[in-house]
Order: sequence, then C-alpha cells, then structure tokens
Amino acid sequence: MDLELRRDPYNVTDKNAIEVRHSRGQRVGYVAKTLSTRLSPLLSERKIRLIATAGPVPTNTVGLDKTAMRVEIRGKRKFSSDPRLDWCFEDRMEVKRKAEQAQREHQERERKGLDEDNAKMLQKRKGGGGSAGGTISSAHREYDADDYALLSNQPGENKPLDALLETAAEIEKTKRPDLIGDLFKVGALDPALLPTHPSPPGKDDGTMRSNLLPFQRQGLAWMIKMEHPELPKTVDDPPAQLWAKREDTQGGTYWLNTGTEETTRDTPKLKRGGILADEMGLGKTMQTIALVCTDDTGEGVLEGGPEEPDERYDDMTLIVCPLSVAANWTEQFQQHVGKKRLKWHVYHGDGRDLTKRELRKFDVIISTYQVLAGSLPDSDSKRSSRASSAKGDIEDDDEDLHPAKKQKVKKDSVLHSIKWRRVVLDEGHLVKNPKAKMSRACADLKAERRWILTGTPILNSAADLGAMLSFLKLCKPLDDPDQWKHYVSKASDEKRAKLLRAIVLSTTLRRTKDMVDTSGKPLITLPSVTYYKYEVTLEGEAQQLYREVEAEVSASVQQAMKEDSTKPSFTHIRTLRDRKLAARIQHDHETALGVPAGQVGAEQLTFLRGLLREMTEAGADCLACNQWAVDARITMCQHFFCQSWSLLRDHVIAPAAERSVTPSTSRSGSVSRNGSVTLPETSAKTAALIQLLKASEPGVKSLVFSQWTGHLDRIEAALNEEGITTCRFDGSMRQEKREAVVKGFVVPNKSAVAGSKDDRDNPMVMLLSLQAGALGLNLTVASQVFMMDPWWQPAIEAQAIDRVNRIGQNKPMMTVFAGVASVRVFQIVAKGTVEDRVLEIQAKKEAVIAQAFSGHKNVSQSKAKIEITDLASIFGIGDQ
Ligand SMILES: Nc1ncnc2c1ncn2[C@@H]1O[C@H](COP(=O)(O)OP(=O)(O)OP(=O)(O)O)[C@@H](O)[C@H]1O
Repeated sequence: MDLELRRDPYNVTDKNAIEVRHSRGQRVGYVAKTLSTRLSPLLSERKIRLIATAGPVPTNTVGLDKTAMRVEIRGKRKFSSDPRLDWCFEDRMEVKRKAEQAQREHQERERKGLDEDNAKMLQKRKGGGGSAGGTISSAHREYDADDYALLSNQPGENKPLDALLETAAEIEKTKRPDLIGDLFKVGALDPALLPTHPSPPGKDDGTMRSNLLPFQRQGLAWMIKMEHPELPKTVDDPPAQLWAKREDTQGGTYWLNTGTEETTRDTPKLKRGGILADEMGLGKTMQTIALVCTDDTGEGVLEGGPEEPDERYDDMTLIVCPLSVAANWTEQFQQHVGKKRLKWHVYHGDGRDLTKRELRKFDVIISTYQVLAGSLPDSDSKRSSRASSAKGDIEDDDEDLHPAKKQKVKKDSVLHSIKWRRVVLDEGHLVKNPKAKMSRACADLKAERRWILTGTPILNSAADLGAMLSFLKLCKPLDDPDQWKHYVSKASDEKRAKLLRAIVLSTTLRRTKDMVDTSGKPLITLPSVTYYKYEVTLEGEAQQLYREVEAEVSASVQQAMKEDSTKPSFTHIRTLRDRKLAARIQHDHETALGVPAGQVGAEQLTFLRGLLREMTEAGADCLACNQWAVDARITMCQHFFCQSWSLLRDHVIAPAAERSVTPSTSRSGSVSRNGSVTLPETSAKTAALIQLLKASEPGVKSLVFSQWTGHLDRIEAALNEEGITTCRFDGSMRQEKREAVVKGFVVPNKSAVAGSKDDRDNPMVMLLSLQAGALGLNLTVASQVFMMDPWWQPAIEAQAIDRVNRIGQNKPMMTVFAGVASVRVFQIVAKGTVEDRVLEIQAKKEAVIAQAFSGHKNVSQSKAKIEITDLASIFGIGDQ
C-alpha cells in the first residue's frame, strides 16, 4: 500500500521526525530515527521528496513493533551530488568506505611515522569520491526492518496521543463550584420536585417537531407560572418577588418587602418573567420555543385557571441575542417547529427594512443587541426625556421606567415602538452594566413579559444579578441600580447573602448537568469532560522579553493601584501586557526595517479605520468588557474596545476622521499593513496544538479558541502550512458568512484526521474568537476544545467549552482515552508567564463569588481584593 511521509517539525522529542501516514491521512508511526535524521534536512530544503510503499499496514498499530517499507527518494539531478546523499549510492559509498579506510590507514601510518607521499595520495582519493556522478531521480535502496522501519510501539512514539496526554496535567475542574446551581440542590427547592406541564406542545398535538425532555416540561411549567405570578395567599407562603404577606395585631393584612423591609397596605404589583439559567446546552432555547408555542393564558398549568393576556400588547415575542447566535435561533425554530406553525423574522442587517406594520405579520422577531443599542442616540447619556413612542396607554410600563432614567430612543426605532407580549434576552448576562447603552436600550423596550436566558448568570460578581433585575424590572425597587447599591451592595455580609439567595430563588431556575430527577436518573447523559493543562516552555530571548515586559506592566499596575482612580481589571492588565509585548516586538522589527517609530502611515490609518468600521458593523464585542463595544476604538494591534477603557486610551484610533492616532510610546511605532505582531508564546503554543491535533483519533473535530483574532490569524497560517484545513468564526465576519461556516463544520467527517486529504472539503478544526464563538452555538460535532489563552472569567471559558458539552454530544467512541469516553479540553499555557497564574485566579474568582452568596465574613473586602490583590499577585507585587 502507498504511504505518505512528511516532516513533523513540531515534534518536541525529535526535530527531525518524519511521520508515516496511511493514504487516508491517519498517522501510523514514524520513520526510524537513523533514517529520518538523514532525510529530514533535505526534505526541509525541498531537495528531495519521498515515495513510500509497504505491505498492509494496520490502522491500529498498537502491538506492532516495526515494519519494513520501501522508499524512493526523488529529486532534481542537480541536487544529486549533495554529499548528504552519498549513502544512497553504492558506488559513492564504496568510494567513501575506501577513503575512510585509507584515512584510517594513513593515520595509522602517520602514527607509526610512515612516509608523507602516501598520505597525500590517500587524501586526494578521498576528495574525488565526493563528487562522483549519479542520479537520484529514481534512486532507491531496500533496507531491512532494523534500518528502515515504522516505529509503532515504543513509549512516547507509538501512541503519540497517549504520550502527549501524559505530559499534560489533568485539571480537576468537574467539581467547580456552581453557586446558583447549588442553591437549588437543597430541600424543597430541588428543581426535580417542580410540577410538570401536563400537555406541553410537541409531536402529539403537532405544534412542535420534537418533544420536550421531562426536566424541560418542568421548566416550561415554571416559565408559565413566572409569566402569571401570584402574591402569597397566606402569611406562611414564601414571598413572591420579595413581597411577603403579614398580619398586624388587629388581624389586618399588609405587605412586607423582605429586601428593603418597607411595608405597605397597597397590593404590590408583580412583574412577569424571570431568569432561565439552566447550564449551557440543556435546552433553554428549546424551552423558550416551547413557551412561544404555548397558549399565553397559562391553561393547564395555572391552579386558578387560564388568565387572559393583556390585549394592549401585540402577540409577538422579541428575541434579542448576540449576532453570533441569531442563526442558531432560526435554525432551532426550523428544526423544532417549522415555518408552517410559526412565522419568524431576523431583524438585523438587511432585515431591518421592514416597517412596524410588516413586522406585525410575524410571531417572533429575532434581533441583536447591536441593533438595540443603535436605537439610542449617540450622545444620549445625559438625556432624561420620556420614551418617545409611548402614548401613555400602557401605564404599567411607564411606571417601570424610573423617571430620571428614561431614554430618548431614536424616532425610527421600530423595536421600541412595538408593545411586545414577551421580550427574551438570550445570553442576558451580557447586560451586566445597567448604565451601558445596550442595557438601557433593552430596558426601554415595552413588554408585558421579560425573560433572560443565560447559562452563566454570574460572570464577575453578585452585582451581575442586579443588572439583570434592571431589565426584568423584578423585585422592585432593587431593579434600580441605585437602590441595589443601597440595599444589597452596602448590606452586611450575612444580610446580603440572605437577600441574594432570596432574589435568586424568586426569579431564577437553574438546572445543571450533574442534577438528577426524582428517581435518581441524570437529567441527560453526556460523556465526561477531561481538562488538561498543557504547558509550553518559552526559551531564551522570548522568556527574557516576557520577564521584562511583565516588570513594566507590574510598575503600571502598582501606579494605578496607588492612584486608585483607574481601577485596573484583569482584562486591562492582560491587554496592557500584550500591548506592551506587541509594541516591543514591533519596535524591534521596525528598527530592523528602518521604519521611523512613532508614526502611523496614511495607508495603515485607512486600513485600521476600515477595520474598525467593519467590526462595529459586525457587532464585535469589546475585548475588555465582552459586551457590544460602545463608541468603539481599535488599537494599532487591532484590538477592539469600548471607548471607556481608560488604560488604553492613549493607544487607539477613533472612528471619526478628525480624531487622530496617538501612539502611547515611541516604542509602539507603526505597524505593518495588517498590523499583526507575532508574540513568541503564539508559536510555541501553536506547535503544541499542531502536535495534539495531528495525534487525535480519526473523526475527532476540534474547536480552537483565542481571544485575539491576531493570534487566530497566525494559528490559522501555521495549521494551513501543516496541511491542516481550518474554518474560522469570529466577530469580524458577517452574519451570512458565520451561518455558512457553522453549516459546513457541523457535518461529521468520521474517518478523517486533521491534516489528512479527507479534511480538505470538511475541516476537522474550527478557529473561534472567544468573544464571538463562546456563546450559544451548537457545535457538538466537535469533541475536543483547545483554549489558547486562559481567560480571567471562568464562566466565559465554561461557555466556550459547552459548545461541545451539550445535548447532542453523543459520539463517545470518538475520544476514548484509557477506555473512558470523554470530551477533551486543553488549556494551553505558556509556562513561567502571567498565564500560569491566571488559572489560579480563575479558581479564586469562583470562590469569591461563592462567598458573596454564602455570607462568609469580609466578603466586601474579599471582593475588593480580587480587583487589587489578585492583580498584584499576577505580577508578583504582593510578594515584594
Ligand atoms: N427536547 C429536545 N429534543 C431534541 N433536541 C433538543 C431538545 N432539547 C434540546 N435539544 C438540542 O440540544 C441542543 C442544545 O439546546 P439549546 O441550544 O436549547 O441549549 P441552551 O441551553 O440554549 O444552550 P446555550 O446556553 O449554549 O445557548 C440543541 O441542538 C437543541 O436542538
């Protein structure tokens, strides 16, 4: 059979390694070292190519030690005289042997003091032999198994993946704290005990093409109840949206707000909706679709019988999501419902041409956060006028808007002019800053029922919950950020923890993948996830460069901490570090090229502005806050930020032509046309990635995440060079392109491995930017995830990983390691750099958030410490 031989320059144990692959592309072993050492340099110089054949070679080489093969070495005639090829030619080898023999004899004679003439003659013979003619155009030589073999069963080489995995540290992440989930794991709050919808939409009644799973039927019933909330009937009933019923000494009843301790005799108004926070991939989209397909009256679920919906609202649901998941929603509607039953429309890009009247023909409108944020005027922050489209006919909603905080939406904001039955914010944790334009635009929508879907309700701190309440308008008055600050943030540890728990329990439902039903059966069965920390070592100059830059950044952090006004965040620091690194490398590069530092050329400026425009239109997220970038700025190294990230302000390009570029230091200088700078860590990590990808089992598709699109570019180039076909999903891509990429990738490619011929039309690797690709996508076709740079927020990483670890991940045979079916997650970390410490910070961050909910002492100090001490510890400041 034909075999393929190719260089494996990323092999860490042997830089001359040559892989042997089946014609289908699967690696079966390596060429014997004795031979690969000779051939490898010539292959790299492209002086030769190899054609190999052998008898049958099994796909599974376990148990196989060595096997012989025949290799033809082909190349251009002019290279044939290269002395490194002498060993291929019997005549040249004969001459060589004779010369060596003569040499030995000569040395012997010399040693014995024999005559000089003979020695000269022998020397001449040796030189002549080296230039002997011959051709290698079809030279070949047969070797025995010892000389020329496939090594297949030696530790570290015959099972390349096993060997690689052995060098990676397995990280215990399966037991990561899930504070919100844990609240539901106790006693009567156990979601397994929730009532089930008796007759959910499904295949039987023809309303949906799929049936809900049992826990999803419970979820649907809970959602319906939350859309029809009821106040407690007796003093013993649990509070609803924090309102508890109380009796005074005269037997009269009044209402106590358990959050603010305010009392009133007026019956409080409850709001409709809540937070569905099931872990990623358990079917929040699916349950929401079922809710849309269900009768709005709550029939069959409400104990008191159906309740007529308010007719002042249009019977329409608005779904607001990040652009990257808009296609997923249409796909899910198509898959589970179909156009005959429901009509939906995507209100984004060209889809925005429809008028209000035209939109009313649809049941569901899917739009994006970017469209919503664009509906507020640019300089709206100081305005406080009333929402323009409100005619005052929906009093409830007008009351919802805190008068001082009402916004003036643009007159043509169709989405704000509709009174929605229901508004759903998908990935609703994105509205984490209630003062941000995007959050305000969402809060200003008019809706009878408001929902947030998120698998990661808490990203940074308990304040994220407050931000969600601002949209939901639940648990008044804590939905007002100022009131939240007053009653929650400033409360004592114990009181705050109690309050947070009460808010979660009256607004949220969360089920996690490890939960079981009442009979002890898991909610869903998924393969396990194994996490590996895979360290790469930076050497020599790269290591030195990192040390120097980290020292510089450390000084900046110390300064910022002293001033206290800047409040640097983890992301700031990482960005600052990378920026400094890039600037340094850039500077060196420019010095070498003779480009004057500190100047930005017109062409480059045009390029960066174009890119900025493109990214803004595409709705790229701010690298620092992970939200849709407000008043976006781009750095010279093509990083995209909200204007407000002050540490970076000196280094950015603003959209308006009159604003100029102000490079921060003479070091930053100009950048090449595409602005890319190769950080040394990238190449070391890419080498590791290539090794792991190539060693993976046939059929295993992989997701590769990085937060820097520049890194993705370089990874892409390196992988492509290695013959590994890739596809790409990032924030700069248009909606249609994203859709097409996902559609192409989700087709399984069962027998292919990365880099084989079979991966050309159906790639085994998808490169994703963490910002655009971590949320909402269904990519269960993959069973391996690579995180190329650790992220500060564990929840963001969990989001990325759960693109594969979700319903539909049923390919356990694909990644069997040590006999266990598993999804593999690799955290590729540059050893001895700041990244090493990020993983520790992740764990700490989780613990600090958990503390806020548990009410441990000194929570507020701990909270502050995550900002300051951890930053300090990243750069070793605390140790000084
Ligand atoms: N009852 C069901 N029947 C068939 N497929 C289902 C069902 N529930 C969920 N799925 C599928 O499981 C996958 C994950 O579901 P879904 O996208 O709704 O999860 P999610 O919780 O919204 O995830 P994320 O938080 O990542 O957005 C989807 O492909 C969906 O079609």
